[in-house]
Amino acid sequence: MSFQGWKGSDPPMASSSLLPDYAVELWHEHRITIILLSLFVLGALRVYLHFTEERPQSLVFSKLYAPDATKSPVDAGNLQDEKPVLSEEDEGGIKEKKTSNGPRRIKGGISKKTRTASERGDKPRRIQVLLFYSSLTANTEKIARDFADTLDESLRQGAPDVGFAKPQVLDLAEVDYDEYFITPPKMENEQEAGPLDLFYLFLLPSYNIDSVNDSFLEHLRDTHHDFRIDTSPLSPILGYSVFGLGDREGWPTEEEGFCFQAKELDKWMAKLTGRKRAFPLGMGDWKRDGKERLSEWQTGVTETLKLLEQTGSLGEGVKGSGDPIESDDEDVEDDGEMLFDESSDAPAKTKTSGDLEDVEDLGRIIQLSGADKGTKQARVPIAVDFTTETKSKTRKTPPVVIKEMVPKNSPTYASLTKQGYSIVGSHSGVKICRWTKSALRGRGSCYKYSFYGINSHQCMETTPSLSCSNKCVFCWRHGTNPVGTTWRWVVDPPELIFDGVKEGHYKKIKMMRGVPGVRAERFAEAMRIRHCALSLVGEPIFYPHINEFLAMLHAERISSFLVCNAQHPDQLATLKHVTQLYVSIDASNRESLRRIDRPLHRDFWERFQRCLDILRERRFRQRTVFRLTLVKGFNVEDEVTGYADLVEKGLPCFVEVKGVTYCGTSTSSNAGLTMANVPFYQEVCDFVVALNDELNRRGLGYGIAAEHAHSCCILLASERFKVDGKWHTLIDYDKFFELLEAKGPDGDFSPEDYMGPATPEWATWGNGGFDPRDQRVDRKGKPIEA
Ligand SMILES: Cc1cc2nc3c(=O)[nH]c(=O)nc-3n(C[C@H](O)[C@H](O)[C@H](O)COP(=O)(O)O)c2cc1C
Ligand code: SF4
Repeated sequence: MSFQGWKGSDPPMASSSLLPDYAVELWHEHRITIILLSLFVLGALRVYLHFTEERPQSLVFSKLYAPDATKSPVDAGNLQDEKPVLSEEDEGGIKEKKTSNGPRRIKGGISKKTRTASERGDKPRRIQVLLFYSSLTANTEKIARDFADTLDESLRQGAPDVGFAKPQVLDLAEVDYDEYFITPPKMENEQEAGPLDLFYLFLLPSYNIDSVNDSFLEHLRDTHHDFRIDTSPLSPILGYSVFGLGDREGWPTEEEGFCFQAKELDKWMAKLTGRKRAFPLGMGDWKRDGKERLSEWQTGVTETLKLLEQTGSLGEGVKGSGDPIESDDEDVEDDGEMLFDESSDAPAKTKTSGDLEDVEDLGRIIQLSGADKGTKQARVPIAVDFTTETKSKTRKTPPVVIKEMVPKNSPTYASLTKQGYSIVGSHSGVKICRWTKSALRGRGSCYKYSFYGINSHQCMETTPSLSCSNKCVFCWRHGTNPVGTTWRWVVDPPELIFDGVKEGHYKKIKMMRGVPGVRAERFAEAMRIRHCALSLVGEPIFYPHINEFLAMLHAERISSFLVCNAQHPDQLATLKHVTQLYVSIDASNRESLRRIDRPLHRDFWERFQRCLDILRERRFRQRTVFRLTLVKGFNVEDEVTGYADLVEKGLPCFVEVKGVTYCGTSTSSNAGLTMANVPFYQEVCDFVVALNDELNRRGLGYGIAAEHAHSCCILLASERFKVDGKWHTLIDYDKFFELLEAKGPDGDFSPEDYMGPATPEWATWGNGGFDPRDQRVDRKGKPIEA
C-alpha cells in the first residue's frame, strides 16, 4: 500500500466523498492479507477460550466424550496409572466414591468379584499366611509364634522357593481391624513383586471377661451388618481356619462356654468370607489335649494350604460346606434297614439248570475284554453256583461273554452314584453313612458305638458285591442294584477294590472339611479308617475273593463287621475270621421270609436253615450276631416264638433287634410299605421283652444288654458276655488283631478272647444309649435337651 499522495503535495482530504473510494481501493489491494489475519486472530481467540473457560459438564454426551465409557471423566484421565489389580472399590470396599452426591449403597446382589490377587495379575501364585492371635496371660502368643515357625517349616519342607511367604504373626490387640477385616489388605510379594494371596489363621483363646476378643468380634459383626459393605467383603482371601484355646476345668463343655469365642469367630468368618472355611474349627485345652489338638489341626491346615497352592481352590465340598450356621444335612438313610422305592416288583426269575451249566463253564472260558484288561485280568472269576447242589456236567453250552456287573455307562451306575455311592471297579461300592457325618460333628454315633465301641467317624461302609440274591422289601438300595443267584460278572481283584474303597471313603470324608460343626480332632481321626461295615447293599460273601479282601482289612488293623443274608451257606462255611459276623434274620418262618426277602433262590428256606447250623457250629470261633429288622405287618406280629426257635437253633452271641427306618420316597409304596410299617420304639421294646422272656423260659441264657433309642435298636446278648453281673458287649479291637496275627485267619480263638470292657452305663438297657458327651440334635439340627 502506498500513501505517497498524502505525503506529497496534498494531504488527504477529510472529504467524505474521497473516503469510500480510498477504502475500496485499500480493500481490493489487501483483502487476502486482511482475511487471513482475521482468521488467525479468531482461531487464537478460540484456543484461548478453550483452555481458560470453565464449562459445565455435558450430561448428555459425557459417555461419548469419556475415553473409557465405563469410567467417569476423572478416572479416565488417570488411565495410564491403572494397575491390573482391582481397586478397593472394585472389591466392594467402603472408600468414598468420588463422583457420587448421595451415600453409596454397596450391597450383595451385584455380580461379585472374588478373584484372588494372583488371578488378577500374571504372577505365579504365592500365599501369605496371616496368623492372628489374642492373649491375656501370654500363653497364646508363644503358641502362635512357635506355631508359625512349625507351619513355615512344614510348608517349605527344606525348599526355600515354594509358593508361600513366611507366615506373619499378628496380635489382635495391635492390628487395625479396618485394615484386615473390612477388605483384605493388598500385600506385595517381595520376591516376584506381584500380589500375594492371603490365608487367615486364628489362634483365639476364650475369655468370659472383657477383652480384646469382644471388640474384635463386635467389629466382625458390625462389618457383616453394615449395609454399605458387601455381604462377604473378605471373600478375596483364599480361605481361613480357627483354632480355639480354652480351659475344660472351668468350662468343661462347649455349652458351658468352652472355646465359645472361637466358635463365634468361626461363624463370622464364614459369613464375611462367603463360606471359605478351609478346615474345621479346632479346639483344645492347653493343660490337657491342646498340643495334640493343635498338631492335628496344623496337619490338616498344612495339607489344605498345599492343595491350595497346587490347585488354587479349596476343592470339593459337600452341600453346606463353609456355611456359618450348622445346617441339617443328615441323610434319611441308615445303615441298612430302609424302605425303598423299587420300581420293578416283578416276580424273581428262577434259574434253570441250563443257566447253571453256563455258570460252571464260566470259570474255564472267562476272557476279559479289551479296555479293562489292565486291571481285571489278574483274577479269573470263580464260577459260583448258589442255586442247587446237583449239577449236570454233560451238556455243553456256547461260550458266554462275561460282562461287568455295573458298567460305567449303565443306568444302575448312574442311579447308584446319584444316591451317593462311589462305584469302585465294576461291582463294589462305598458310601459315607449318615452316622459317620453325625459323629464328625459330635452329634452322636450309630448304635454300634454304644454296643461295640465302633467310632462312627472312623468307620467305612462298603461292599465288594453290589449284587445279591434277595429283593427285600425294606432294602435301601432303591431297587437299583443288580440281583442274581450266581456270580456271572467280571471279578475285580481284591487289591483294586481295597485301594478303591479306601480312596472313595477318604475323598468323601475330605468333602466334609468345610461343613459347619465338624470337629477338627474327629476330622483328623477320620483320616484313619479303623472299622469296616461290610453291609452297604448287596451280599459281601457273594464276592469270590472275600477272604482275601478281609485279610487286607485286617492287615491294616481295620475291624470287619460282615452282614450276610443267610442265602449262601457254602460261602459262609469257608469264611475266615471276621471281627463280628452277622446274619440277617428277616422272618421267623418260610412264608414270612418269602414275603419279606423275596429271595431268588427256590431253596431259600433250606439255605437259611443251613446258615443257622453253620452259625451254631461257629459260635465259639466267630462273634455271631442275629440281626432282626422289624417291619410291622410283615415280621413282627405273632412271631416271637418263631424267632425264639431260630435263636435256639443258631445260639448266636448277640441278637440285634431294630425297627425298620422309613426313607419316605414317593414310590416306597411300590414295595407295599408305608410309615404304618415302621414300628414305634415302644413296640420294638415290647417285642424284645417278649422275646427275652421266651428265651429265658427255654433257659437259653440271654438278657437285654443295651439299647440305642435314637436308632430304634436293642441288643440281646448271651450271658457268655456278662461278667460279674455286668454286660461286656464292647470289643477289644487291639486284642482281636493280636489274636489274628498270632493264630492266623483260621486260628483257634473265641469271641470271649477279645471281649472288651464293660458296656458304658449310658448304653445299657433303660438308659437310652446316647453318649452324654455328644450333642443330640433334632432333624433341623437344633440341640435337644437331654
Ligand atoms: C479371665 C479368664 C477367663 C476365661 N474364660 C474362659 C471361657 O469362658 N471359656 C474357656 O474355654 N476358657 C476360658 N479361659 C481359659 C483361657 O481361654 C485359656 O486358659 C487360654 O489358654 C488362655 O490363653 P492366654 O494365656 O493366651 O490368655 C479363661 C481364662 C481367663 C484367664
Ligand atoms: S457301623 Fe459304620 S457304616 Fe454302619 S451305621 Fe455305624 S458308622 Fe455307619
